[in-house]
Amino acid sequence: MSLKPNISTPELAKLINVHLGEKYLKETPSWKVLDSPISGRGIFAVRDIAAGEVILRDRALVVGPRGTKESCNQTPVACVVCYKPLEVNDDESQIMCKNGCTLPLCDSCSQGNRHSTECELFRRWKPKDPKKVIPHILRLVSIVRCFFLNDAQRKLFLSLQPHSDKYYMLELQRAVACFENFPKDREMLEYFYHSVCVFNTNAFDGGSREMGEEEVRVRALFPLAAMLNHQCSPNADHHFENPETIVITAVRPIKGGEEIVTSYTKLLWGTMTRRMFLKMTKHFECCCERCMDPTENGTYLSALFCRQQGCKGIMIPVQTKTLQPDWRCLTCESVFPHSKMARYQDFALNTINNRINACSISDMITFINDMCPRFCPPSNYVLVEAKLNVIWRMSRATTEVFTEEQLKCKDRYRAELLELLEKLGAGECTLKKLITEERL
Ligand SMILES: C[S@@+](CC[C@H](N)C(=O)[O-])C[C@H]1O[C@@H](n2cnc3c(N)ncnc32)[C@H](O)[C@@H]1O
Repeated sequence: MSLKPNISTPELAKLINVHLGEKYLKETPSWKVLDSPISGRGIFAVRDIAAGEVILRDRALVVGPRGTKESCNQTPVACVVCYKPLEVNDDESQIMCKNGCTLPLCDSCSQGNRHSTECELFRRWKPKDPKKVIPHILRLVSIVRCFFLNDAQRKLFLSLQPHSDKYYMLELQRAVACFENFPKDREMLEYFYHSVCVFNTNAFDGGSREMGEEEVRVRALFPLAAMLNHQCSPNADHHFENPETIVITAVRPIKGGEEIVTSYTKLLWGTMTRRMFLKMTKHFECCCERCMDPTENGTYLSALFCRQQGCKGIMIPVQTKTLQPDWRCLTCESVFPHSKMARYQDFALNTINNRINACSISDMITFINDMCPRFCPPSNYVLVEAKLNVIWRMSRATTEVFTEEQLKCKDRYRAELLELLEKLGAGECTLKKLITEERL
């Protein structure tokens, strides 16, 4: 089967409907897959949709562990079949499949047959380190699963957009290097590489607590949700209902005929960071309204202090269409090149992030209130994210007792964040719900 099937948009829409089946396809859906003026195919409202309304639910075509180093260190290692968190001690082989494929598996899934085909394959390929859970191998699980799709599923899978990239090849090579007998078959390797490209272009990373107390993060391909194009001020948002189901909800009223769009980046990132991320990971330069407004709807999320001696003004990017704009001070009008401001932004980012990872909550509050204003404007997104981190940690702390002053700070940070989201027109987005319900 060709890896580049020429499929029309109506034909793809039919395949998606079959994939959704009765359970996920409502009798009169509020959406339709059509060609998009933004890019390729997109999803469009066929009637007015109210803010907060569930637009669609999609089921995963392929799902697997995230398999990033960070996901292995920070979140619980989960069973690769049912995604139940597994208790890991120093001896990782305790949570591995007893048949020796080295994938983490819970007791009940090791009895079932959902794992048997991939288990046999991984055993045949012979992992070089049979005692450790290797992130590169975990990340390969979803790619291998693409190989076992039936004909109809494979047709749908191959109609998803793949961006190629030398780093995607590297991702595959790293995984291959973890085995002694990985097949050299060219056709199979091409299919795997194509699968990596499809995954990196379309997959959603998400977490779900359904299976246990701790959040387990997976990455999954949802063929319908994969049709959603990006805008930095989106009209829809997503959350995982469970590791195999995604829900798309309207964050503000959507008119019939309007394209339904989500954001592929964090909402609170500054323009330079969002545009760079989209270019590097999704291979396009975003030119949406928010990206073209140097004040970012008056939020000044990118703002940095002026580098001119004696000036206390703030600088924002001057040009909007380039990834490396000059910056101008709003007070003294000095202009500095992108390279200088990018170094400054990196300094602020590293200084604040190093603290986030190392400080107690109370030290973090002192740092945000007393130190940060000396080198970072309060509107800058790095400082905004630090405040979000404090709210998140305070709402999760079960044993720590906070002073009146600290609780007031949390309330103030929360109010500031909600005001920001309001300015960005973020509506009833997941982040707003998390901030107000404090379930971050
Ligand atoms: C998940 S797909 C979205 C569906 C895609 N339009 C299709 O036809 O399959 C993601 C890709 O769509 C394109 N895309 C999405 N939003 C875009 C935007 N705002 N501007 C330009 N391209 C965009 C990019 O190529 C991106 O990598």
